[in-house]
Amino acid sequence: MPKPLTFAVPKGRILDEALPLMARAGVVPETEFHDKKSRALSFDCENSDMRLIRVRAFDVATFVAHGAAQVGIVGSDVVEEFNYSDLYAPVDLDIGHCRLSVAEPVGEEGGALPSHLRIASKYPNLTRRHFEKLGVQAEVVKLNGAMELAPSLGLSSRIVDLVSTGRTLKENGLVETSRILDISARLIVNRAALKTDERVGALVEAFRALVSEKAAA
Ligand SMILES: Nc1ncnc2c1ncn2[C@@H]1O[C@H](COP(=O)(O)OP(=O)(O)OP(=O)(O)O)[C@@H](O)[C@H]1O
Ligand SMILES: O=P(O)(O)OC[C@H]1O[C@H](OP(=O)(O)OP(=O)(O)O)[C@H](O)[C@@H]1O
Repeated sequence: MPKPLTFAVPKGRILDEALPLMARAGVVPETEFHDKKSRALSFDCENSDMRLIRVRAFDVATFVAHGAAQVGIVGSDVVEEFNYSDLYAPVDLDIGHCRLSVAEPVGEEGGALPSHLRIASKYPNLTRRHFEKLGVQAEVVKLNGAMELAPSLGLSSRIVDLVSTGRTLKENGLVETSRILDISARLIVNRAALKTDERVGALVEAFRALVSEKAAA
């Protein structure tokens, strides 16, 4: 018996959109996966030698890059932030759309860029890379959520965060001033596993076919 294939998925919002797609690719977790009270993190899949692990979004990329999981689903924001050489993102799943943007307090936008800025973000690498291109040295204060509080409390002058409807920015007195990256969820695989395990290639083809079907419909 080959070792079960491990498929990593994020806990939160991408999952709702990903599950129907996964089901059409034959990846269906056991019913306990849907039990909100369950504390299990690893789940068998119906009719297959696959298991699903449910981890934080950033950790999906880490598990797959290190080969601890062979396959995963994660936002392209996470793929770009880490830029792991052992991680390959062959399929854009056309779900989980949002953008990574710079935001500033309303009324303070539009001034000339200084040579140094303090910015709160969950994405230190993407933030530094973006501001480097503008000739600005970005000092990033790493936060894991509620970034929107940072400017009003004097922690940073701007934030770099995910924006979807724009409601969170608006309700916290911020305005989007530039867009760094358009984001969607990707199927990701470990490069070595893709070369050595034909089940990984078969999954890539299954998801690719589903996405092209949807695009043609
Ligand atoms: N409005 C949005 N806000 C945040 N993320 C979004 C939004 N729309 C889509 N996404 C995508 O969802 C991903 C977050 O996924 P998800 O919420 O499933 O992860 P999580 O494990 O709950 O995250 P966390 O580690 O922050 O708790 C982001 O990386 C991004 O690609
Ligand atoms: O433009 P909007 O539609 O308002 O969405 C953007 C918000 O959603 C995300 O947070 P999330 O809800 O994932 O919570 P988090 O702070 O725990 O990351 C993101 O960090 C923003 O705060």
